[in-house]
Amino acid sequence: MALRNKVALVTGAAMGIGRGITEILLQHGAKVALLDVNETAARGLMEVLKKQFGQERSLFLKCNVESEEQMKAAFQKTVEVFGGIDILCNNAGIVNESAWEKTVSINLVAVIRGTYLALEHMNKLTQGQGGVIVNIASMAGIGPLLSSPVYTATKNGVVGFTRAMAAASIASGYGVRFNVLCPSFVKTGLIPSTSSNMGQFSHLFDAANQLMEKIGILTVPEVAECFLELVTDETKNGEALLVMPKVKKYVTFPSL
Ligand SMILES: NC(=O)c1ccc[n+]([C@@H]2O[C@H](COP(=O)([O-])OP(=O)(O)OC[C@H]3O[C@@H](n4cnc5c(N)ncnc54)[C@H](O)[C@@H]3O)[C@@H](O)[C@H]2O)c1
Ligand SMILES: CCCCC/C=C\C=C\[C@H](O)C/C=C\C/C=C\CCCC(=O)O
Repeated sequence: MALRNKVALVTGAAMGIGRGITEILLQHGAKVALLDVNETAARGLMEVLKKQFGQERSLFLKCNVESEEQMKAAFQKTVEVFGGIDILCNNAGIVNESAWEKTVSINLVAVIRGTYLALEHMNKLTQGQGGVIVNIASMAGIGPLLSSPVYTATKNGVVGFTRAMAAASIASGYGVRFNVLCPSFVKTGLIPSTSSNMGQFSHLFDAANQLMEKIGILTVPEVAECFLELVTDETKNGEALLVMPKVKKYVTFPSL
């Protein structure tokens, strides 16, 4: 899929991996709607993006992905301004074992909601033009992160949901591809934020830290390149791409 003038919507776009994904989409000619709850960070980023890529190529929409109303309004506004949605990246996520219901709400419920909203616009069976949805899970969607069982559960949920949606899309003829990206630890603000959020698993901080030192830490651009592959390579559908330092691997699951 060529990205020139394609319309993308990215959640959690103001910082970290979402920012990197937004930048790589713009670099390849797409128009991007940036959804984020952090207005200050997003406004700062928008100044940079408008200077670098032009006034008309990006749009910030303040949106808490936990709110169905705000999500619906943001998707609608994107369609009004840019004329449709071709690419969705459900990226917004947190790690907070103390506020575990909020973790489920942002990391899993909002991914499902975002996917269904995008499908309303993309589904070829209902006059859509097709498209591609890439969900950002984690290596924790495949193997357990011992300090964060609920985070692990949400990311396993995102992997399963994405793969099932891909199968449903193929069987139904939606014309929409679904892939999931599973990065190991990435250098963003998320990692330091977790130390105060581990709740009853705080005693496992050192073990998690050791795991991170053993595996190593990815940069945001490395993750963004993998996202780009899942969007542009039209042969990729129902794939889970695991990315670790010096490793990029399409995950194979048991065939039943
Ligand atoms: N950093 C890592 O090590 C790592 C590894 C694998 C996967 N991930 C996943 O990548 C995604 C992005 O993580 P990151 O490391 O860039 O985090 P980050 O904290 O750097 O950025 C997250 C962004 O999401 C936004 N956000 C948070 N809650 C939101 C909400 N309710 N509504 C809208 N926006 C919201 C934040 O404001 C922020 O801009 C997450 O889903 C995370 O689980 C991160
Ligand atoms: C400073 C302590 C580290 C805190 C880490 C917090 C958040 C990390 C989120 C990432 O999404 C996690 C990414 C990779 C690790 C996940 C699983 C490891 C599985 C290991 C195994 O299979 O044995």
